Amino acid sequence: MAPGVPVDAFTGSIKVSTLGTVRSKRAYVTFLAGNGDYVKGVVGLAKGLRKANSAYPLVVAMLPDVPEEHRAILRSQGCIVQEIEPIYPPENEIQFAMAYYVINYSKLRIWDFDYSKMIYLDADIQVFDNIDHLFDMPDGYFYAVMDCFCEKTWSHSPQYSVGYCQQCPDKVKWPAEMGSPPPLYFNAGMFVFEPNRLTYESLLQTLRISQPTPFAEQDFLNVFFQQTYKPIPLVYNLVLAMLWRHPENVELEKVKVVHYCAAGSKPWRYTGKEVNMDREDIKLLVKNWWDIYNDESLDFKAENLVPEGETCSRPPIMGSMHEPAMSYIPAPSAA
Ligand SMILES: O=c1ccn([C@@H]2O[C@H](COP(=O)(O)OP(=O)(O)O[C@H]3O[C@H](CO)[C@H](O)[C@H](O)[C@H]3O)[C@@H](O)[C@H]2O)c(=O)[nH]1
Ligand SMILES: O[C@H]1[C@H](O)[C@@H](O)[C@H](O)[C@@H](O)[C@H]1O
Repeated sequence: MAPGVPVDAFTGSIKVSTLGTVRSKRAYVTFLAGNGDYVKGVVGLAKGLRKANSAYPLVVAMLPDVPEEHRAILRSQGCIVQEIEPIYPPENEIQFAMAYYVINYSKLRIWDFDYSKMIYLDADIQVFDNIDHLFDMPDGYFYAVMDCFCEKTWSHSPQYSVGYCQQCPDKVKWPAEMGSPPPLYFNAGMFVFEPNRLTYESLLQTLRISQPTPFAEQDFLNVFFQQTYKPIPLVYNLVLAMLWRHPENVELEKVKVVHYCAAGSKPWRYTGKEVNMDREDIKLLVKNWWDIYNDESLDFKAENLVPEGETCSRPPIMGSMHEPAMSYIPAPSAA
């Protein structure tokens, strides 16, 4: 077994030194704001990662407005809670696609986290299969899944007005008179990145002189990482609209990560009444999310903490771990 591996997310086993420190250079990270029900999304995600036998912990970057009660729930689910200060863009008259997107610029703080590589996942994402292998992709790139421009939320964009989508660039061609086609654009609900102080400072500095746009930090990150962006297959972030906009591109049984981002699809708010929400595939994906959320066998078990020096079973991928860098005191279980 490789040294320095912190968590077996399936059993909840953690390697703890006698000083109570856990070290890791790789982790999943999500973002949480406010006192609403997105906390359920994070709990679901933590359990989904455990079910998929992920070998890395889930860090929750959270704003100060998340109530203590929600923090306690997340700690009891084995999450590493890391508070961040909000980041706001320069003020302008822009209408965000959703008014609350303004808080999402705070996600930029995760570039300052003390890990060498992280996989970011929105709280409205569920992981149905192990994706730890994404940590092993070559360094130096920003990896994410290409978005789709066909929903009304994109009505502000030239792509939408032309009827062009990068998911099927030959169906409606980009008009020559509009110059070259726009650069590939990713959905920022899931991405693989390398935290780094210099990148972090550059992100903040660039933001200060940027104009906010409808998709907030998603648009911003697309511009910032344009040169280093590498698309990965859509199985790593199924934006639900793909099911009805580009069904020819989707093999649902192969999908590993589902992003419940279509209007009305958040499982904890699902009613089935909104457009497309009565589809059988959507009903099944919502049910699959609830099955994981309600599965008590996936709850974090603090008794599985194992002292340093003792072994716990780990997937072979952990053999590639480097020397640990991060220390934290594991939170007591609320159970
Ligand atoms: O009250 C809230 C609202 C949002 N979030 C966090 O912010 C994330 C993004 O919000 P949504 O999931 O509601 O947003 P969408 O999926 O519609 O948004 C897409 O566009 C956004 C633009 O800001 C982000 O880039 C986001 O990652 C991308 O998936 C959530 O998953 C959650 O992690 C909260 O914690 N509390
Ligand atoms: O990037 C966006 C975003 O995630 C929206 O919330 C979703 O409704 C759109 O389909 C997607 O293109």
